[in-house]
Amino acid sequence: MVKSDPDTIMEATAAAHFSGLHFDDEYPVPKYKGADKVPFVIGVAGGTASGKTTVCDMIIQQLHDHRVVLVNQDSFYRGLKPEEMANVGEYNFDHPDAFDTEQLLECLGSLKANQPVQIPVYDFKKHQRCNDRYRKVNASDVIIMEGILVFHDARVRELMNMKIFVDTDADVRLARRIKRDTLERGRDVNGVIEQYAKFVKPAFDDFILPTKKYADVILPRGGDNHVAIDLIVQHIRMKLGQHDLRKIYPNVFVIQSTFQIRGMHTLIRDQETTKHDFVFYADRLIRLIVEHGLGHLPFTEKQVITPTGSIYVGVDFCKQLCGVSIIRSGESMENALRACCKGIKIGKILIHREGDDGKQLIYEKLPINIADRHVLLMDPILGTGNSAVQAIELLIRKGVPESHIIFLNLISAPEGIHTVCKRFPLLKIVTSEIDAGLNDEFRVVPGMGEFGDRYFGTDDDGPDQMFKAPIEPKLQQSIHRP
Ligand SMILES: Nc1ncnc2c1ncn2[C@@H]1O[C@H](COP(=O)(O)OP(=O)(O)O)[C@@H](O)[C@H]1O
Ligand SMILES: Nc1ccn([C@@H]2O[C@H](COP(=O)(O)O)[C@@H](O)[C@H]2O)c(=O)n1
Ligand SMILES: [Mg+2]
Repeated sequence: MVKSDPDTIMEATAAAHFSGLHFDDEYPVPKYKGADKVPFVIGVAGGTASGKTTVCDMIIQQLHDHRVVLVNQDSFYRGLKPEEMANVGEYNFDHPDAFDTEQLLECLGSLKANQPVQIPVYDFKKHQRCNDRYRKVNASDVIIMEGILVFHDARVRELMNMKIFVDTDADVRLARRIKRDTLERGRDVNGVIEQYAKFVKPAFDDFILPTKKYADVILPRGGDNHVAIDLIVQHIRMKLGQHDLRKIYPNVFVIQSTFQIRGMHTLIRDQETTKHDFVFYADRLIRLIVEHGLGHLPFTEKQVITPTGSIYVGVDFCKQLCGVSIIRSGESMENALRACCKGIKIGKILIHREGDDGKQLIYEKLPINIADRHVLLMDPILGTGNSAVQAIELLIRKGVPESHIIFLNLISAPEGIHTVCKRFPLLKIVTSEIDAGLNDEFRVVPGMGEFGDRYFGTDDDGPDQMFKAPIEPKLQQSIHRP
């Protein structure tokens, strides 16, 4: 089993391809509204080193938080037998028979039927599958299947809803292949060139190029073709009926996704993550969101003289500012705000959940002159949007202009964004990821569970919880210490 401690995950996200795959641990498949619809399968073919994997990573990154998995045809390479291994220079890895297409078909069929699958892990250096190592791939809305020969077998093609052929010049591909195979696949330059002339190029002409005719989209220049990739992403979104909420509501700002940010999200969403790591990575993400939120405040130009005697034309921070946290999860964001804005005043609002959906405002303590300030409203999770609406209405009643409110959160459900943005089109929402939706219990999915419980350590069912006060200590502290 592969180690999945936080450091390993963060290291892996620094460079790894974005596969959406899990190693072989048993994870429950998340259930969300609409999870039963048939997945949309995209095939991506093209010659070696044309940029297939790169293009898939770009598509996944642009689709952002939608449910997408990548399956590589490489995973289905057959392991070499000892006699083939002894003469590996004579083995044709570019012939269709080099792959176990029956196994690939079985996996793709299962994914299409919304069943999770175990996919082999292949080692290009050893020309073998890694024994006992599988990656679990959960069924998803979008399945991307990429590889040199994914259009070769008619049965595989028929499972695809959209076919893309990455068309990159042969000389560019050869140059990239030499570089990649010597750096990443343990080959030497002569070996790569020999293999290319003997097997790779002829197989391209005989088996790969003839499949270009099956493509719905021919993508010249691979990952450099930003316009075409953007069009493909828009098309997938349209097919899925998933609209980019940032385009519908220009007041929604999602911080730029990077592998570091995805890595932090992976950790805080993982139910196995310890409280200590949860707090550490949640704090890192919160800090980024707060910094981003501050970037939306108005500024005035300011010129200063630098130690070299030159003029630097800069800006001055907005001074009329305060924070308001929605108790109790929102309190987890206060430290980050204090660390960024020295001496900032922070108010609190407590909203009580009544049943599943109803909300009632039961406590407020707001900074003086709040009507004259810009307000950073803080709550890590935007779910139904009902608490947010209560809090925002209170701020507006207190005289804060709607356009002076910036609502900061870690994850937002589309339902919450619709509710808040329709009602308050002038405020801004700054978030780090938009999730799939709400489940039947109005919880965000995939989500990260009860943020407050995980952050403040009150999700432990241990013996000390038996004596829990009616209002938890942290909450009491909040009420008495505004
Ligand atoms: N547009 C590009 N510009 C520069 N290098 C690229 C580009 N696209 C891919 N590469 C590099 O070329 C190599 C092959 O790309 P990859 O996406 O792995 O191709 P494929 O999956 O088609 O074999 C990789 O090392 C990758 O980093
Ligand atoms: N043991 C192996 C297996 C495959 N190859 C080469 O990989 C190419 C396919 O991967 P791309 O990422 O380039 O699409 C294919 O051209 C095989 O020649 C290998 O060298 N060794
Ligand atoms: Mg590849």
